[in-house]
Amino acid sequence: MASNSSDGDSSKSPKQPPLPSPLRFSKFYQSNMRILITGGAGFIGSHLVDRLMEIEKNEVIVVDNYFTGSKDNLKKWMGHPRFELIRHDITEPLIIEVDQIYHLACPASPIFYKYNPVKTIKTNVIGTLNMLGLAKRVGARILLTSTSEVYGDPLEHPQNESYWGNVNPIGVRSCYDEGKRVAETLMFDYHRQHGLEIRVARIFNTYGPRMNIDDGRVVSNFIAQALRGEPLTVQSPGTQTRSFCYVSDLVDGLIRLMEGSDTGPINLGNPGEFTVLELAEQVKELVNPDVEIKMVENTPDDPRQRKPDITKAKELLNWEPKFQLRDGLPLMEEDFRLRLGVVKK
Ligand SMILES: O=c1ccn([C@@H]2O[C@H](COP(=O)(O)OP(=O)(O)O[C@H]3OC[C@@H](O)[C@H](O)[C@H]3O)[C@@H](O)[C@H]2O)c(=O)[nH]1
Repeated sequence: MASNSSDGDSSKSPKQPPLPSPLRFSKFYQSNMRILITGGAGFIGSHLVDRLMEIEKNEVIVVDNYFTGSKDNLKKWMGHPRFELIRHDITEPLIIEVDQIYHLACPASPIFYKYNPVKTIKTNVIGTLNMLGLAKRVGARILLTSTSEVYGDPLEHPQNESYWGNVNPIGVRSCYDEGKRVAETLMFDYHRQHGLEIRVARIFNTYGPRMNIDDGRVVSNFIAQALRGEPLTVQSPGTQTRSFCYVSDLVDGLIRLMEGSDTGPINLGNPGEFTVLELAEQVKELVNPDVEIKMVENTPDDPRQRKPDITKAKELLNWEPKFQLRDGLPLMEEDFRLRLGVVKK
């Protein structure tokens, strides 16, 4: 029987060096971890990019449609050989080879997610389906940044992950909170049905440098108003509470979740709880004691209380926030001063 191997007939051709085996070849190219971040030009996304780019084995690919994100947030990485930025809207499919997906893309500030609610829910549902399809195709691990808004206007306080929430399915916030709830469902269905490696984080209110000045969320509003000498707009009654997590703590939690072995959902937030009025008073004292605090009308379905139970994150990820509000606010003030061009007196 004729041999189909060329090795046997060395007399006819000079000896060739052996080709690398497919295994060795792929190992060589997989020495880098290729990480996709949807929404990577946004506030949290760009801080995550910074942290992941610090690790030399990582290649980072950002996709963003720039609805609320900005190239400016990523300017230090432009042209870096391990970094790529793609203008893409995740409601359209994306074909790309990656090992991990951090799926953050979605406007997160109520004024922005309510601006085009149909688009917001498409981003959460179709966008998440597209990312899950991609993860399935290439065998990537995928992390969804869900939200404390899945608890709605919570009747349990503080909120732990086993609480199912109190959400209005037809309200003005539903495009976001119901959208994220469906996104979580899709993540777990792909996990159960197709064995996908999933991670789900429920992010509580987050603040820090690089938030859009006109983002509309409470910390950025109050700091910008105080710097401009405008009244701080407390939406009534002002006794509603939130728990504010500094962005670097949050990013640390996201990476621990991705690298750990638990699917989640896991709350990531700072359990320090403040009324909105208390926050206004802290910002006033820190930034500009001369500004007044003005009570304004609230928006429908505003949650009356919110505070994460982070027992699970502590136990499973060995994570807890390091920055208290009094430590983080001055760092955000400094960044806003620079961007607004307001010098400290
Ligand atoms: O100028 C303002 C803005 C907001 N607020 C109040 O501050 C509280 C927080 O409002 P924000 O708009 O900052 O954020 P919310 O807590 O409503 O939603 C956020 O929840 C968690 C994340 O998933 C999202 O970032 C976002 O949906 C609300 O009670 C709101 O009424 C003010 O009093 N004044």
